[in-house]
Amino acid sequence: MSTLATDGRPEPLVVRSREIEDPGALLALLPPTSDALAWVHGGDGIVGWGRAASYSPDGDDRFDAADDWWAEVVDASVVRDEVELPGSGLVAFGSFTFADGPGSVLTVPEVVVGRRDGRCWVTTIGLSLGPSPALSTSTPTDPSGTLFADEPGRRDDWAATVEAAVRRIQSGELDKVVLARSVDASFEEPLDVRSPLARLASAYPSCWTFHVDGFFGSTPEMLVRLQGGLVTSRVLAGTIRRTGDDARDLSLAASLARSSKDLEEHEYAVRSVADALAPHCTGMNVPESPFVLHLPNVMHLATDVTGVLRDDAGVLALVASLHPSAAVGGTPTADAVRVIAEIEQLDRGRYAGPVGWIGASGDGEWGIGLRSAQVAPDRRGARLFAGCGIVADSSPADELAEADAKLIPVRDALA
Ligand SMILES: C=C(O[C@@H]1C=C(C(=O)O)C=C[C@H]1O)C(=O)O
Repeated sequence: MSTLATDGRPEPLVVRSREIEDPGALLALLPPTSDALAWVHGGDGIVGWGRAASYSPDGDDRFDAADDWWAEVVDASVVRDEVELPGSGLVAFGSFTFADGPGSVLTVPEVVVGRRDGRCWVTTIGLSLGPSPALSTSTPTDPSGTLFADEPGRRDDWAATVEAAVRRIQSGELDKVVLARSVDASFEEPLDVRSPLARLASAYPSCWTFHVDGFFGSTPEMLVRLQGGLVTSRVLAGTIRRTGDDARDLSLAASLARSSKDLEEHEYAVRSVADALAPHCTGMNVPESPFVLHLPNVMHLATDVTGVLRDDAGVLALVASLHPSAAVGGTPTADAVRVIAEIEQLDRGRYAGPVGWIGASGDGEWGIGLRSAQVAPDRRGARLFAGCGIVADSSPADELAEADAKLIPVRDALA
């Protein structure tokens, strides 16, 4: 099938989805090529490869530009979808940068394989109706000789940056800012990203394991899902590290749910999401108190916000309204984004930006790109990211330890 990359007017695409026998683990179907795409959650989801079309918007209108491009692709396509499940038919995978610079991408693959609730399908996308692809599985090569560069000097610098942020918050300049740090990994051989993906999906089945253009991870946070008019967002903010002792973790979970620092931080994040969704929704449900989400490395305060779409917004329009939520930016948003740019000393790239997929109807799922890393173009290195919400009584040492805990999933997957 021919590969066509367009950064202008989309070419007409011919799309066909048909049901298939269960092909086994979706991630195992990915070829060892850098165009592998993944979005999986507890065994369900979609994987893809090849590039039928792609688009790389930048600037602060990157979401709107992507939405317009997608509308043109959909308009120009002929779709025969015999499956009609979320993720079947024409889809694009995408990853957006946190800030306005370059690096955002939407890719329409040539082949998509999906599973949902026991039903499986394959979608082919191209300039003409091609033959159905032969699906085969292969075992990825594990990373070798991984080294992590996490120098004490850089850790101290980050703790000093947290301290500076606390002072600015205490002076009344803003309420909350999320500060991130990075750790670089290097490998003896070019990384086969399918290996960390498989490890992440198996260790964190309740998270969304993703890969788009070298950006991969397993995020617990759903920025927004739009499905058949129902809007859902899972907001996380307020974190405690797990100790490995279940009884102790349970009592820590109880203290997390009572901690005024964490509840305050959480409230900011829930408010920012509810306010951003309100203009698009009726019948919104914003629970008054959070639940505790247990992950193998950390526990989070979590709130699921839901609503019914009342306008014709597609999921990318909702993403545009939501990003950056206070879970990854801060409060007030504009002040937090300015303070991040001033003091963080880090190019976040796609970290903490929206990552996910959109379908022809405008439905889709976009997580926040957390617990993640960006692989270098030569695949001999990767940059891991983690951040923490800083409020007036944050302690730099605790935040450093929290960021370390948030680095564990990708660190383990690459070791
Ligand atoms: C910023 C990250 O996580 C975010 C910050 C959290 C917090 O400060 O408690 C919790 C979950 C996420 O919303 C990250 O994982 O890098």
